[in-house]
Amino acid sequence: MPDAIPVIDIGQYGTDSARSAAIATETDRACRETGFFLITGHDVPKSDTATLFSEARQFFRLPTEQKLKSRGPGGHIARGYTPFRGETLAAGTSPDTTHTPDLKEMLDFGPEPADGITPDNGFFAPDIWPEQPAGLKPAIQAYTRHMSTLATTLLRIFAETLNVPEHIFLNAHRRNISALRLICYPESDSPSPAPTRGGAHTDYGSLTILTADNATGGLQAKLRSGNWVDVIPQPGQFAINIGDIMPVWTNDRWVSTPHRVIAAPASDRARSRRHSIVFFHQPDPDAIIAPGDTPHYPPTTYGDHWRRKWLATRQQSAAP
Ligand SMILES: O=C(O)CCC(=O)C(=O)O
Ligand SMILES: [Fe+2]
Repeated sequence: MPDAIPVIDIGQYGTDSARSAAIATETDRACRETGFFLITGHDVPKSDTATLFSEARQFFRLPTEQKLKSRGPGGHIARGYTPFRGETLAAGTSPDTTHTPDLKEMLDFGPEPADGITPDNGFFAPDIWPEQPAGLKPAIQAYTRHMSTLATTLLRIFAETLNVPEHIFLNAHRRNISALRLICYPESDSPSPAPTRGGAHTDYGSLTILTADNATGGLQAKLRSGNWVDVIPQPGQFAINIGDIMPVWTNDRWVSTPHRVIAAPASDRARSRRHSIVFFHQPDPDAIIAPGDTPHYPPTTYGDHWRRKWLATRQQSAAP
């Protein structure tokens, strides 16, 4: 099996059946063999991505006291600012081991309470908008709209690929709790840093759409060979990976691949400040994920699965 992250051009998906079938075949292979792929041919304007990166960089450069004003309520409410070392992603995936907190800070956004939607114990919660930079809120809103559209296209491709009616996937995301996260991994002057700045984990939901700037010390995925391979989206590409829900839904036909963010080499460490923008597409909290006959996993609601992992990542936090 090749140790490479496949690139799939999803342009013109849905326009003719031969083209769509070719995209579906490539997607199935990528989801079976690597659980990660890069896409081109999407409709997300590069300028909206660039604007959001610029706003994110400005936010993370603010003094800590100012960033802390946007801190979220904590517990299981995934909103607002989480300071440096405030999350330990590996603890959500390997709860029995001791892990060190991730060397990152971040801002989380998600669905707000809306008419006709019950709050569901915090899955729908008000966003916390930083006062500065002023352009952050419109940039987040525009980018989130693009991500929702792209995620729906990807779910349609998944349904065609797996030969299941698309309403099975789409209906499970009607009240989705998809989240947008801005992450900053600051540069470091430590002579002996941890080997990773984001611990190995699998994502929780159905699929993740990620872009990052090109600082060294970036994202790696652990492929089935056991090798860790760099995942570097080129400008205009997004990295897509499968979250925990797809192996459940496909009874392990597809893999939720562990990934991590490594430390930069010593020579680059002082200028290794890195930003990523991550959209987690996540089913409705009360969606019951089950593949039908003889499931490999006990039935669970997505909300329960999410909350278990989220709370585990917070328990080993070293944030103030
Ligand atoms: O920042 C990255 O490149 C990866 C982040 C990630 O995997 C996550 O937040 O789940
Ligand atoms: Fe992840």
